[in-house]
Amino acid sequence: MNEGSRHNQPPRTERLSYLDALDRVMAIASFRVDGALCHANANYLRMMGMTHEEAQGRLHSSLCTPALLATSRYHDIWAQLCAGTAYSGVVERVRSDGRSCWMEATYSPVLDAQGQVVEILKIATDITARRTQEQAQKAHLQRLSLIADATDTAVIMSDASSRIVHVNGGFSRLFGWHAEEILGQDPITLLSPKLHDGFVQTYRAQLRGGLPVEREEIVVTKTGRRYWIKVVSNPILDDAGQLLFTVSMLTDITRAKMHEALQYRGLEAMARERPLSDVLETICKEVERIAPEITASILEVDAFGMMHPLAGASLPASYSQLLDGLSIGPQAGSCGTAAWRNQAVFVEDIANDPLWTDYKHLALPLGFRACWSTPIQSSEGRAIGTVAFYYRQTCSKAWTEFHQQLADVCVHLCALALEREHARSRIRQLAFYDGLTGLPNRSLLQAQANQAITLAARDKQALAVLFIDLDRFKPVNDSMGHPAGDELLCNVAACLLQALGPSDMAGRLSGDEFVMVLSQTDAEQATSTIERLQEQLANSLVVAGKPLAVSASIGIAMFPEDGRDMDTLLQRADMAMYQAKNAGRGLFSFFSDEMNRLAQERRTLETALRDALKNQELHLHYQPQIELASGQLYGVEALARWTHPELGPISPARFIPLAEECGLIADIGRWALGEACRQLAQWRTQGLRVPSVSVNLSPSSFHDLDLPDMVAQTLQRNALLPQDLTLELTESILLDTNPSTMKTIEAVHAHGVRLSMDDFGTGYSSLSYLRRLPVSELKLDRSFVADLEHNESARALSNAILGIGQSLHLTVVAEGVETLAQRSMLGMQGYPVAQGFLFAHPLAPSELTEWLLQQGQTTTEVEKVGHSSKL
Ligand SMILES: Nc1nc2c(ncn2[C@@H]2O[C@@H]3COP(=O)(O)O[C@H]4[C@@H](O)[C@H](n5cnc6c(=O)[nH]c(N)nc65)O[C@@H]4COP(=O)(O)O[C@H]3[C@H]2O)c(=O)[nH]1
Repeated sequence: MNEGSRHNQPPRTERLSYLDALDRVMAIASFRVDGALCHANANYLRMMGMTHEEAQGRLHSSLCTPALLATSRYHDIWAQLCAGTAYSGVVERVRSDGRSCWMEATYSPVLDAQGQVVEILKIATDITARRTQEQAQKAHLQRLSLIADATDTAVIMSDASSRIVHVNGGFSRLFGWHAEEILGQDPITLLSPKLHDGFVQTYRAQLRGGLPVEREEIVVTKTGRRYWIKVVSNPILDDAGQLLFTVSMLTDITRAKMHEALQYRGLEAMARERPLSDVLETICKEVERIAPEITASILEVDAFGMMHPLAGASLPASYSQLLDGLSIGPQAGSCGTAAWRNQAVFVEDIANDPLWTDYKHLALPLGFRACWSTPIQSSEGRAIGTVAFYYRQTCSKAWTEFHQQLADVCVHLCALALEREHARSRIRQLAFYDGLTGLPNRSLLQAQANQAITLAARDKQALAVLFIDLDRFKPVNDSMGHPAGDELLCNVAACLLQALGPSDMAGRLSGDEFVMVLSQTDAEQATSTIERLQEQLANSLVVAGKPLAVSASIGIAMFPEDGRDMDTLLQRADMAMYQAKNAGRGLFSFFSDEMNRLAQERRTLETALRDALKNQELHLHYQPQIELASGQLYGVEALARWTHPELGPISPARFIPLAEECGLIADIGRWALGEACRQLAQWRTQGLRVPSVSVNLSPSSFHDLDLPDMVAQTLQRNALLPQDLTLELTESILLDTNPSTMKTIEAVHAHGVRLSMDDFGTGYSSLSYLRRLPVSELKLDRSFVADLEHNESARALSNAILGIGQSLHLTVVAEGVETLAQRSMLGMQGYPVAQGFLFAHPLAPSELTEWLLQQGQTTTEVEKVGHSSKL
């Protein structure tokens, strides 16, 4: 107490001396009944932040909070004090700096001798610090409780006897029960009544041992809804290690768990390369395990909008069969409608829902009352299938979200499995089927045919392999365009498929080559199949909107006579096809030993020809060409000759086509060109007059873009001029579609080398093509010349060909002139040049030199060669 306060002390009384004793520790103040402060000790002044002067006369009400003054309570208490009733309690007062301070105070009325209240004595303890701490703690606890209630994790606190003592708000929200409904119940009996006893025992023993327990389980809520939850239970023990409480936290892991369980099983089945139906069946089973109230099924929707059941073992097979092939549509049950709308369809009442009008008679007898179908979408968003959940009892609302989640996971997995299957079948299709016609390709055909051959061998039955090559496919392709060619091939493929029996097969090897394998078929049956096929090809094909008669050359090899495996049979059917093709169009031929012998011979000859070319065993003979009017030598044609050491001389008619087939013809062309130019140059140096040399080139020689340069270099090397050389082309060049051909021909022509069209009139003879080719010469085929004497139309044709040549300013050379009569007829028709045995056979270079000398065909002109007695 300060000095000033000691001076103002009232006279000592018994009570004041008691107060004095408390002065050191307590805050003490006294107020008059009007509320004015008349005394305050140092503790009080410190607590209120006031000086003695400031305190003096201060009204008690000015020290109270406005909130307190606003109530009647303050005035009531003060009135009671003035009436002589004391008051104790915790009060809040306002310090002079405006802050609140809290005190535990006792207000005691002081009476005078007459028993009148003269003062109110206040003795107080400052509890501001404690109060602030308590308030902070309270706020903290409030926050904690808010957190505990706001979290989605459900918290259950149970006592040592497994009775629920507390649940948080999260629990009520998740499971639907309020605390008061379930306090005292066993949480396991409440949520997981089906949990088996053994597990419950172990679980409780573990907690009693002070160990936390974690588990995942399916629990049921107040409304029957199911959740997959993760439970973490922590024991709270007392100091003696006895279990006091268990705090369990339950988290909803339904979605994650469904993904995990379904995906694990589904993906595992896929990873193990199980068939699609197995993968989908696994998914259905898993769905039914998770939600036993569901009967699951999966349908595929094909490109034509037809449904095909893929899985759903719990549905009766007869029901699934009835669904197979049904169309999706706006009112096609749950699945057909879901696929049609490409959105989930939930029919709660199959019996009365219009979507099921046409199908309820299938589902109701099986006891199904509701059906929920969700479309399975491809990565482009197209409905490629549906997942259906059938219900035998009314579908509870509580299941909805759970089943929705289940359906979501299912459709994703099914989409993956279906798309994977589609990709695999596409890969299979690309690997084993021809992209254009969809027929098996060579590999698949080979594999399937070998199986068929094994069966035929086991059952001792015949089998026929047909090698089919279309006739004149190339001209159709060239003249009508490739799309038409493709259409033709597809139509032919369709014809082949039509001709197949149930155990037969057809495939496309390449281009216009097809194969059929006819099981249990002897030669006679194969013949009638082929005749039917030819008939169909000739009469029923339409290409580019127009009917087109097609024929094919067909070779047949029979199992077991012609071979015991597909390779051999195919090769022999191919040989037989060649035989048929050579015999004409639209024919078929069976493989024979003779054919085989010829094929072997051909192979031997091919090897020998390669060697001959390499070892320079080929030679050129030269046949003179004579100008009919003057008898002068017009030129010579170089003709290849080959004498095989054992087989003797082999005709070019045999080895040239062989060289063409085995890819040697371009080499022969290059060699002939070089050799003919060298020989011409040699004759020239010998003083022999040979105006030019003609060299035969096959169409494939013109595929070589280097040919023009090679020709130019050859001429230069031999000091010859371009007009010294003529290149003979055959009419087949007109069918050549190689893009290099026309370029090469034009470049050769641009060099000044002449081009001659050989065997004119026998082949394609399209005059429009002829106009496009820069030829300078036509050679009338010797078949016309041979018939000249006896056949009027041959005469007319040779006349016409001469006319064509003249009108196009081309020299026309008549080939194969053997008789004087032919010569004179050609002379009369106006043919300028002729070639044939009448004048000279093709001659070896030395023989030609001799012939030239005999004819006087040196640089001095010879007169009248054709009239020479030597002829
Ligand atoms: N009956 C008869 N035949 C006559 C008469 N005058 C000539 N011949 C024959 O007629 C053929 C004319 O040759 P080609 O029409 O170009 O027909 C040639 C030609 O297309 C081809 N050839 C020959 N050598 C070559 C060559 O080096 N390269 C190419 N690509 N083909 C060649 O082989 C075919 C056949 O040649 P060869 O057997 O030498 O047959 C030659 C020749 O010997 C006759 O009065 N009567």
